[in-house]
Amino acid sequence: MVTETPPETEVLAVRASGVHRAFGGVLALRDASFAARPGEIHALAGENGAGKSTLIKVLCGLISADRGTVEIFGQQVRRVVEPAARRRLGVATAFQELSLIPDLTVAENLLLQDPPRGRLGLVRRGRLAPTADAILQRYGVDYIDSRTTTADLSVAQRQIVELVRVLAQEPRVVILDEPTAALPDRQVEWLAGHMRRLRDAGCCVIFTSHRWREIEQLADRVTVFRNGTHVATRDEMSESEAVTLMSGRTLEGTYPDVAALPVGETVLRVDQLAGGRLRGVSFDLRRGEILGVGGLAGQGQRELFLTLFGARRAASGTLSVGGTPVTVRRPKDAIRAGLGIAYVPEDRKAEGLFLPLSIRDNIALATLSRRSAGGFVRRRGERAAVASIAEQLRIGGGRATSQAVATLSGGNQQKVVMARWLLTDARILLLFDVTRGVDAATKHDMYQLVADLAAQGKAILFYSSETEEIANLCHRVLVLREGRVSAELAGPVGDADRIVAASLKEESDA
Ligand SMILES: Nc1ncnc2c1ncn2[C@@H]1O[C@H](COP(=O)(O)OP(=O)(O)OP(=O)(O)O)[C@@H](O)[C@H]1O
Repeated sequence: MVTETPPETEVLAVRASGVHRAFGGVLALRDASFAARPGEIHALAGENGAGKSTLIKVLCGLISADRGTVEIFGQQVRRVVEPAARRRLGVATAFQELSLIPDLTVAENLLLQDPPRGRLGLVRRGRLAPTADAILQRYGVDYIDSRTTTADLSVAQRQIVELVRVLAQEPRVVILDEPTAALPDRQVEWLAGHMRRLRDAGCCVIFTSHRWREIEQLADRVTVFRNGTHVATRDEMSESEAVTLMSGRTLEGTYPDVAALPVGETVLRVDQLAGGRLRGVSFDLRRGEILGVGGLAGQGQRELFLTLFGARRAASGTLSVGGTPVTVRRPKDAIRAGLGIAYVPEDRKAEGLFLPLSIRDNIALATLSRRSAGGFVRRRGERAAVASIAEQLRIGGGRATSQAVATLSGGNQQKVVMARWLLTDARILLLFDVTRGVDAATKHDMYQLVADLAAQGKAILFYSSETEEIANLCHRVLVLREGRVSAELAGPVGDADRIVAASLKEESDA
């Protein structure tokens, strides 16, 4: 059923119409409309740069619209609204860039806007931690100590605190921008439970995600945006329909035919690698092979990639590349040995990118030393290579690569991280969660790109927080459990549940 324009009489939690919003020369929203009801979970879907985050910021009054109207339960949001006024409106928002202040404690961040006060209205500092503890307990996250300095939490824990801060306001409208991007599966379930509870209590819950599975499982209705404008709102939508609506393209077969790609001789041999969570990992990676690393979250996958790349020290174990033993103590050693890593940091906004620099300079960073001739960077060759990879990954929808990375949407910034390492001439590519936060059509392009790189003879080690990708894009899958390889599955595995089942099996049965 298509419900493009809600009847004027319907009580709506959120109604936006004719909204325009430009940033410099970029029109982020053009004549955009959106409506959501009380008592529903409403997903906002769209490609990277479609305008979702901008719409969210306009809806909650963080930025103003250049034109158009926004109403929350019939009340107009006219311009930028102070946090306290936003609370009075009944809107609470968790943004993609976390809004917590790193130097404050968890308790201070949770209660910043509404600290416990005594009879004279003075803040009772002594009550901060106990009040925050009670809130954390109410949301089932008593494993986080409210006295901890926020900077000392992991990115996932910070995201959980941010979400608790939003949920605890008990708003009428909750808006969550990519809330699951930094969360492990277990916490995704935790969040889903709270979203449903709020919905059942009559709250309007709006969220964005690039994972269709989540949208399918959680959302009562979906709105698709494309190029800053509303395309459709429906209560039933298939994934392929959604992709077509989002991208304007029809994608054929999600995954390339990996089984048809030939695999050659061993290029990388890893023997008894240990250190941190790793407790003796051994495997061979072959030329032209895409080797998946699966397993439950936190079994040492991240450490494995970082150790291979020299960003973490191994306590013991050996590596050889092309039959020659190599010592990798720093990333420089790894690059020299022919290993390149496309690693998407947990907090992509804080690590890995130089926001004020151009797209081109950020992509060219990893190749800079290689391209320098007599101290000069060979700009012309670099420009052509960068332009080609930027086009292949459709970075910024064809925007000039001279623009600052800061002006790109979150997903497009992530593509810059990936492009950087694809440009190096590494024989071995370590791809760690490269599709996180990336839209469906671009994911599709990335799968093809990974298959093309394998066909060119690169050896690829592949990890993704979406197990389905490991199941479908890999020749073989290593299952990591407690820092060891506990099973090996021949691929393409096809069904992600088989990897999950192998991850849960006792080592003796595997
Ligand atoms: N502060 C800014 N300066 C310049 N351009 C901006 C700014 N914020 C957003 N834009 C541009 O506005 C457009 C919409 O961006 P927005 O962040 O709303 O997209 P999105 O749909 O949330 O994308 P993603 O899924 O990647 O997070 C993009 O082209 C983006 O580059």
